[in-house]
Amino acid sequence: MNKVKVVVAGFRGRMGSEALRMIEKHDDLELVAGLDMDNAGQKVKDISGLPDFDATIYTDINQCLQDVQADVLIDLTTPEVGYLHTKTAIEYGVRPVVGTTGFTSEQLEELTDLAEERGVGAVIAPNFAIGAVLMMEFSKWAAKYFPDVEIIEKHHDQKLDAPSGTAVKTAELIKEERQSKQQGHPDEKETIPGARGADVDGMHIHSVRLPGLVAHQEVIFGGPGENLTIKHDSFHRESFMSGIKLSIDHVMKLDILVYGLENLLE
Ligand SMILES: NC(=O)C1=CN([C@@H]2O[C@H](COP(=O)(O)OP(=O)(O)OC[C@H]3O[C@@H](n4cnc5c(N)ncnc54)[C@H](O)[C@@H]3O)[C@@H](O)[C@H]2O)C=CC1
Ligand SMILES: O=C(O)C1=N[C@H](C(=O)O)C[C@H](O)C1
Repeated sequence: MNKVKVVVAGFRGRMGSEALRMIEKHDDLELVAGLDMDNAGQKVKDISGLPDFDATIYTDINQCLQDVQADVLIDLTTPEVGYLHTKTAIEYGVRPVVGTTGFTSEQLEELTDLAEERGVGAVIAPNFAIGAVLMMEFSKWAAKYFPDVEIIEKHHDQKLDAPSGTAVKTAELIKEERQSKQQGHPDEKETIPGARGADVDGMHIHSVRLPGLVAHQEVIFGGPGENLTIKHDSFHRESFMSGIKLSIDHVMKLDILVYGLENLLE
């Protein structure tokens, strides 16, 4: 069996370490390198608490992709680093599967163009949990009937970007269905700045950050005399792993960049 050779960037992090455990469970995947901030030259198995992989650790993506033969780069790092890693991987002809959130729309456009120009498959998904993808799709559908909507996303307090990539993607999907609309009272004023959250085309997004949370979102629709709430909770990072595996399987057959797991689901 030809195994898919995978590099995991951010392998020491909350998501990256879970991705290593996912790779360990799949016979068709092989970890060929780990990329993170330190321990260059050591082996992944030397780091306590991580699976027993013989793969070498790198801190520089160029060095890593020159040294190892890789098919796929999984990136689970930070917005700035994730963007650079994705761009570099495409330039080396290595297919990126990116969970890192916080990319700007300009960066997404640039990466999309680069992948197309080089004919390299790539997947960028703000949320790999199947339930979250369904929440976003159901929200898009509901927006057809309920144009008044507010998004509340709740995450652990170590998260760097706000609003979450999932909330931004949800708003983008709703925008495809809903006419631009300024919500609330036309004379509404914030007596404390930020009280009404972020404004995306008249929709409001509220970001909660607390210890104890993992990743949660409610999309609340309001109509005359009724409310509809569509809610998703990730209680464990294992929830994202089947989406990463699905993306690896698909990216091997792609020659363009796909943004959003919904575009890979049947
Ligand atoms: N798409 C999805 O389904 C999900 C996406 N995420 C996103 O994944 C990203 C990572 O999240 P967490 O694992 O919670 O963060 P984390 O902080 O636990 O892990 C980030 C890892 O990246 C490493 N890193 C930072 N700078 C680096 C550099 N210059 N070179 C190499 N490695 C570097 C850190 O050392 C750390 O190991 C975030 O952007 C988050 O929003 C998180 C959960 C689900
Ligand atoms: O940082 C996280 O934890 C998560 N990030 C992604 C996002 O920004 O939407 C996905 C999920 O919500 C967890």
